[in-house]
Amino acid sequence: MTVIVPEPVLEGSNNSQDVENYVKEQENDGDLSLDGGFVVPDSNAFGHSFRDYEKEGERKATVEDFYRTNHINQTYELAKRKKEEYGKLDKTVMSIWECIELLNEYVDESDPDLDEPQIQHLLQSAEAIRRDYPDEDWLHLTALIHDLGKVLLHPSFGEQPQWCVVGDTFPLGCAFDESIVHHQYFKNNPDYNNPLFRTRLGIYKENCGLDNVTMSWGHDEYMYLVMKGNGTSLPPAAFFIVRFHSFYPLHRAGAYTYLMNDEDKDMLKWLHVFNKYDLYTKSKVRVDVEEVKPYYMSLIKKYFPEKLRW
Ligand SMILES: O[C@H]1[C@H](O)[C@@H](O)[C@H](O)[C@@H](O)[C@H]1O
Ligand SMILES: [Fe+2]
Ligand SMILES: [Fe+2]
Repeated sequence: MTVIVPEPVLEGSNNSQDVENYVKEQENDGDLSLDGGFVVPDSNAFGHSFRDYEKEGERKATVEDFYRTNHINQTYELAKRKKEEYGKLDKTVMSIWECIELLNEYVDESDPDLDEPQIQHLLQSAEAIRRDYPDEDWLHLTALIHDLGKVLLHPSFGEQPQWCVVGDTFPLGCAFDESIVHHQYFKNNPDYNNPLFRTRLGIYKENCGLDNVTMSWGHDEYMYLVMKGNGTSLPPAAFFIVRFHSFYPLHRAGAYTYLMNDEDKDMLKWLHVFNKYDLYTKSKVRVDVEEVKPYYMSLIKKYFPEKLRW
């Protein structure tokens, strides 16, 4: 089967040398075992290309308004504070499946490609990855849980606003790359004019490793903290996927590669695999929850404790 993988978008990155190296590495990385045979559809449920943030349509205004608020409010200080607060995992105790069911009531305002409840997105991506990688059960479960951090929208988490939970993520403490969606709205972010944060590296060192980078706060980092704090037996690649799946400026546009260390570079291939299923399985075709539930319950049992602290 032919796999059509989208070309990385290269315009607007801060350092063209890094981007060139990045592309070379991708081209040399011809590991066929990572090719699951997934065929990328031409258009989304609204008949547009995926991730077209400029296209006029029913979701454009909502999504743009989301990014305006997100870009103004996501500061280095805020991200540090939220990580500290939510890292305590003292808000509630529940199972993975209970959390999945809570997501039934939320639609993601940052998403131009989907207006279905989030539980459908989780099952759509998990079922597709299960078809193409039948033996990698950890990957099926990773897809199922990757967006569970969106539970921050729920009243038991203080009903966090969408700008503080969803959307693409980006590093804080260094310059905002132009490849970030609706980059223009950063002008009103207090960090934008902070001399410490304005440069390519900002407060970071070359190749310091993504683990040392403060990302904008949202569902990725939160779910990573939940996994870490509750002792799952999922492999390191699952942690990396969950933590950085919204970091499109890196995995799609090739920006900020100079913050990665060797371990990150190695892990990046899993993000590329996962991203196809995360993005291109968004559709109006619903998965029957009750039908697939027993399979996923068995995976949850294998990799997670029965109750988790959130
Ligand atoms: O709109 C989407 C959505 O919020 C996803 O869950 C997130 O991972 C993406 O990066 C974002 O663009
Ligand atoms: Fe996500
Ligand atoms: Fe997702």
